[in-house]
Amino acid sequence: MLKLENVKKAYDGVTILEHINLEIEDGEIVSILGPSGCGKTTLLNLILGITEIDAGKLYFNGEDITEVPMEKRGFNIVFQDYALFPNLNVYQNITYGLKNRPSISTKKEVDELIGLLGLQEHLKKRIDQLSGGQKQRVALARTMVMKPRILLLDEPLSALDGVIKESIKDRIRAIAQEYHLTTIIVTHDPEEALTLSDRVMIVNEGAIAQFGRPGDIIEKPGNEFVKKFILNQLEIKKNNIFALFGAGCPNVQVS
Ligand SMILES: Nc1ncnc2c1ncn2[C@@H]1O[C@H](COP(=O)(O)OP(=O)(O)OP(=O)(O)O)[C@@H](O)[C@H]1O
Repeated sequence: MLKLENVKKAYDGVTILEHINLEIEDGEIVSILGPSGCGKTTLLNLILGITEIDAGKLYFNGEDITEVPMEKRGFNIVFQDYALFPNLNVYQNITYGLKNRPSISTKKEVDELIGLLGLQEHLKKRIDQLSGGQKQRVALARTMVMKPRILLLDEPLSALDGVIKESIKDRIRAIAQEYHLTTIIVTHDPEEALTLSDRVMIVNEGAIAQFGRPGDIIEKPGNEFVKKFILNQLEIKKNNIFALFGAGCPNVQVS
């Protein structure tokens, strides 16, 4: 279990996050959702260990990791731009981290992961020969071969659309389930958060506005901000769909 206790972060005297208290269970998929600038990425970076916290404590499986440096936490992140190596092929990208630490994953485990992510026929391709969804799958595989104790994803679906987005959602769910891996996802898109996660944490102005199951958030928004943020965003999407297909389209389900 990952636990944050009264975490605070300020930049240049300006408080970005305050009174952050939360517990995330093993194997849970949690989305951090909120408007631009509310502190989502800062929260992800604090958990990862890239950014130091100013006050409070972080625990992982009961161990105080507040002072543990990033490389020793064993949490891995997939960045928004995937950060793949253009000069290496797909297989070389996936196995890059194993060069210095070959004992982490066996060949069989790497092959299983490649199969789970449907990358078998792309292994010899260069990165610039891949689609956005394929790049995202390579980035996921490269991170997963290092057996992270927590998987952090920064806007994993924002560069993708339609069917590809749904397929990546399925892969993320499959990975979390197969490896019983705690997965924390930053997104600004309520639809993404509500359809992908076990629980959604809505952040507003540096504080947790609500943290709950998607159904509970939709049915019982904890306050006016949550209600407006979720419902407005979903309404905008619904209106866009109606504008494209007409209000007569009977099967449109946004949530
Ligand atoms: N290294 C930094 N130095 C100073 N201020 C920072 C730094 N990193 C982030 N901030 C500020 O902290 C606030 C929260 O930023 P953060 O990137 O966490 O927001 P976000 O919710 O992820 O936004 P977005 O959805 O636009 O990426 C912003 O006002 C930002 O300008």
